[in-house]
Amino acid sequence: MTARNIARFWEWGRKIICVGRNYAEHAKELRNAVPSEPVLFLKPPSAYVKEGSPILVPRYCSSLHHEVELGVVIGKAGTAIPQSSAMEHIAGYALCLDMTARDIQDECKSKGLPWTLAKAFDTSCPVSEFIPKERLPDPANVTLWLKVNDVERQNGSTSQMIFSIPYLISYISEVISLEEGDLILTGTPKGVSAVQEHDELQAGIDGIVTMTFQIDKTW
Ligand SMILES: O=C(O)/C=C/C(=O)CC(=O)C(=O)O
Ligand SMILES: [Mg+2]
Repeated sequence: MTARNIARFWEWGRKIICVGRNYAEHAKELRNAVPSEPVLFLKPPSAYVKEGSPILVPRYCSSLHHEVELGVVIGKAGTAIPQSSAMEHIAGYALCLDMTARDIQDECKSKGLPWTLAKAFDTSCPVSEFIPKERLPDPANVTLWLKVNDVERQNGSTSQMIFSIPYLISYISEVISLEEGDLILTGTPKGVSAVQEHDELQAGIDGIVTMTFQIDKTW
C-alpha cells in the first residue's frame, strides 16, 4: 500500500473531534457556564472542505455562524495518552472553522437533543493547508483571526484556552482512541457571528497561514 501523506489528512476519512466552550469569553457570549470538563462532539469526514470550494448553508438553517479554531492533526495513534507525552502524538496543525447552524443548535439545546444537525453537516469543517509541527513551536500562544467581508470579527490567542492541548489529547484519548490523521478542533475564541450567502470569510494565523472561503446556498 502506498504511504499516505499526512499533509493531506482531510482525505484520509478519519474522525474530527471538536472541543466546545474552551474559551471563557466565548462561553459567556453564548450565555453558557464555563465548563469544568471539556465539552466534546464529533464531525464526520464529509464535513471537510478546502479552499476553492464553498461553505454551504444547510437548507434548514437560518443562522450559520463562523467559529475560527486551531486544529491539531494527530500523527501517532494512542489510547489513554498521558499529558506528559501528548505532544509527541501531534504531526502538525491546521487552521479550521467549526461552522455551526446556531439556530438549530439552540433548538437542540432547548430540547436536550444532540448537536449533530447543527455541527456535522457537509462543509461544516473548512480547513487550511497542513502546518507541520515545527512551524508552530508554541501552539499555546498563537493568535487566530477571522474577517467577514474584510471586517474583523474574531481575534483571540490560544493562550486563552481553558483546557490545554496536552490535557485535551489525554482527556479525549481516554474515551476515543486517537488515530493517525484524526483532527481535534480546540474551540473558538469570542466573536462568533452569522454569515450570509455570498459572504467572504478570511481567517489566519499571522505569518503562518491564511485561508479564504465563500458562503453559498445548498440549492
Ligand atoms: O453551547 C453553546 O451554546 C455553543 C457551544 C459551541 O458551539 C461550542 C463550540 O463549538 C466552541 O466553543 O468552539
Ligand atoms: Mg467550535
